[in-house]
Amino acid sequence: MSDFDEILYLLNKQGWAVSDTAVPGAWHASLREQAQRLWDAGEFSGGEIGRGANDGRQPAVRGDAICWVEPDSALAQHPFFEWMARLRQALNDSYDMGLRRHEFHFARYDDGAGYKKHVDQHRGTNYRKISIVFYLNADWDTTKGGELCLYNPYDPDVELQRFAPLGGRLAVFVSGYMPHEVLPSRATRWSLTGWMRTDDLIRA
Ligand SMILES: O=C(O)CCC(=O)C(=O)O
Ligand SMILES: [Fe+2]
Repeated sequence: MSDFDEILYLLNKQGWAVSDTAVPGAWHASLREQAQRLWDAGEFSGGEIGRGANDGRQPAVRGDAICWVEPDSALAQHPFFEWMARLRQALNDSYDMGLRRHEFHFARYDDGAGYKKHVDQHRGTNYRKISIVFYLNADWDTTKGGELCLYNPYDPDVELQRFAPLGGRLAVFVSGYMPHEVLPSRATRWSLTGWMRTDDLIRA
């Protein structure tokens, strides 16, 4: 059994996996500290959607602020990213996915913010293959909304399941396949969100 067997099995079977135990240690706490530090330093900016002329920043659609993890930063040495590299290798070994790199940003949803239903591949591109969300909210109050809501890929009006953004919880899903949404959050909601890609570019 590798650390990743359950994730690999569920991804193949249903297109998504959510685990509270897959990511070891208390990494969500140290990553949250890093996110807070970057927020305090003014390093976050508004999240954008899509790539087209009418896309860009639309807070009513996507309400988070984000801060990319720079590949050459000290932060990129956090063991979470080495663990991600091993998950990426396991996906390639099992499913021959040709994943070449991953990119991650911190996301902070302010009180009232959410992200309307979407899939994670931009129109006309399909480099983002696997989406990852690692939640950084210790002691999350589940009455505050902010759930990740997954929908049926064949009938996106049908909700499959929703998940509170509990610290240490990992959500993994097939980027171009799973419709999903962040329900409006009534508390500040922190996460580390990323994609595994089949190209060499970042942030395209
Ligand atoms: O934070 C989440 O639960 C999902 C975020 C998301 O869908 C995205 O950033 O594309
Ligand atoms: Fe998304």
